[in-house]
Amino acid sequence: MSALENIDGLSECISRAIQEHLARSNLNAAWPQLDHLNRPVLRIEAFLEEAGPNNGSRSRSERVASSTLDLAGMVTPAPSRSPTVPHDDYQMISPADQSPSQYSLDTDEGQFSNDESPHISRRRGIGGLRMSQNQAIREDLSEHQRQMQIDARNFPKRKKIVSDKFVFQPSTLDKLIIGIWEQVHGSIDLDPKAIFEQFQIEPTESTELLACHTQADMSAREVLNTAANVRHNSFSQMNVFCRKVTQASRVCRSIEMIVQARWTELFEEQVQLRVISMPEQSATKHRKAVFMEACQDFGWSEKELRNKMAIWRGYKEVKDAAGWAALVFAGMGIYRFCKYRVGFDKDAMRRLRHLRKRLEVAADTLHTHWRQLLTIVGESHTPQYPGHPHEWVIFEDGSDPIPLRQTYLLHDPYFAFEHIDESVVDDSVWGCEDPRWMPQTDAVTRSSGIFTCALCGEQQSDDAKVNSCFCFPSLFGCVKRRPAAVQVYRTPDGRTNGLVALTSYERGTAIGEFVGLITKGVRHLDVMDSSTPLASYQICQRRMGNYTRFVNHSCKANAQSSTFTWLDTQRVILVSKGVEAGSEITVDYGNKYWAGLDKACLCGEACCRYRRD
Ligand SMILES: C[S@@+](CC[C@H](N)C(=O)[O-])C[C@H]1O[C@@H](n2cnc3c(N)ncnc32)[C@H](O)[C@@H]1O
Repeated sequence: MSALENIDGLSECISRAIQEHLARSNLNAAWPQLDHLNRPVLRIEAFLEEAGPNNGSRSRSERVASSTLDLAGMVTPAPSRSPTVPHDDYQMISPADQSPSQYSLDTDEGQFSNDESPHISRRRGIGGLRMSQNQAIREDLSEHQRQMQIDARNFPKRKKIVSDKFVFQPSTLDKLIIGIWEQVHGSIDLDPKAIFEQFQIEPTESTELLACHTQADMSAREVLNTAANVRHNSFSQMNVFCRKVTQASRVCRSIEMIVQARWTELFEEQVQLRVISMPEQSATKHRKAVFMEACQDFGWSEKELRNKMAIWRGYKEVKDAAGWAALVFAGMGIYRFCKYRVGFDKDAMRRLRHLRKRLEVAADTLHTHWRQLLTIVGESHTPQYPGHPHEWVIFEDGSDPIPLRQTYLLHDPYFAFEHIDESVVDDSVWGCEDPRWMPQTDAVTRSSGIFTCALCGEQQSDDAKVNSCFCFPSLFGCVKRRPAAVQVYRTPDGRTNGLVALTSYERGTAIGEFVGLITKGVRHLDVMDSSTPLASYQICQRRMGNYTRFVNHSCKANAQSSTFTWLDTQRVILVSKGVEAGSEITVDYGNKYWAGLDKACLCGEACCRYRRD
């Protein structure tokens, strides 16, 4: 009869199963404490109790099974404590059946049987499990119940868990939640006073107030109009407020990183000072002392400061390579870069060093006040590169940028160039006409004064609330044109200057508008020819224009010029065919440009059509 059929045999079942399990385990490694016990026993007890979440008090029934296994013979090597015994000496005492029984566990069947199975000898060979010759220990059921024991051993030693198994990393959400808990329990003081004192939303007329004085003497239409105005006013006020706060927080973030990078420098300086003044102590000791002083001043634990310092050290390294501008304009990306340090190697630092001057040109010319932030760490606030962003020619190897004029003086001692955002019509040629005028073909829309886009059919307007044409939103519509992410660079192959993209431009997006002097009749000089059904004209960028003037030709160009009509005026725009960040922006000047020209194309492409070998 199977022992499971008889509840009285439960203790035996449990004990047997555990014995079998222990036989396959390396007990000495799992429980090193066994070495300190003269006669180790394993007490096994089973209770019946209520399951479920509400059973906080864990009300138990009486014990339903209990047994004790003598481990003395199971520990290997322990020949003196547990001599090898024949397999039929397996013994245990259960409270229910205290007479010795002879069982073996049939692992294949998962059942107990009392036959002399060959499994026994095999198990003995594998696990080294040795049952004690000692007589079974009688179990007292009342013993040890509800008696808590203090663990008198030492504190657990820190140990890295090395696992060769694949372990799932906590998800980003988990990290986020843990981060929030850490912040909530951290020492950051989020007192809103600082920001509230600086920025206040103007109180607007509340809708209730509005309701009061409208009920009496306003028509429904007037009420609606006023309510809409109030709502719109508060929305536009909120836009301004939100923008201001976002900007302020961005400035604070930049200051934070500048200060943390400088703090890291001062930390190292402080360690060096101590080393010089007390050379008898090791540098490690001095470092620890400075570190502990900082911990105390910050009110942070060693771990907290160490983690932060690792990131701040990254900020300092980025600053050392790419300059302060890199820190100030980095945004949140730099935190991840410095925390995880993926690709944070020599090559990255070399690339950053090459960017240093280029970043300063962009920062000085586009954000004239940015260096004032540096005064906080005692740096000068004098701009190095004043003027227009494209007044400076940069070098890809990180050399000092030079003024644009300087790059042309050899060929043209009278070189002058005016940077303009909108084309200027040459009135000596066109009078008060604009040859780019493209009247709409539809007489109805023409007479209604509505401008309809020939590409998308939507209404065009410079008013954000009216405009629905978003064909080239970075150039036309509601937005103020932002400075294009491009720089004028010195080409290494004799084409003088060129235009390099700082970010990528997706295929089909506009990089800029060709602006310059709208004229005609220019010959033997570089001009852009264009025409409408009514007139032919030229855009001449010789003395005035924008960055599109520096776009070189390539027989495998990554951009092209196209026409687009905005508010009945034709524009020539530079459209990306897929421009990668860091690549030179080129267009194909076309056969007409190169025909009869005593010049060789230097584009270097395998498919070059005008190389003139
Ligand atoms: C519109 S400009 C482009 C900017 C010019 N590289 C500069 O530094 O002022 C056109 C002039 O650039 C030069 N250029 C442009 N692409 C060229 C190419 N693929 N090969 C040789 N010269 C080129 C020619 O001198 C041409 O007259």
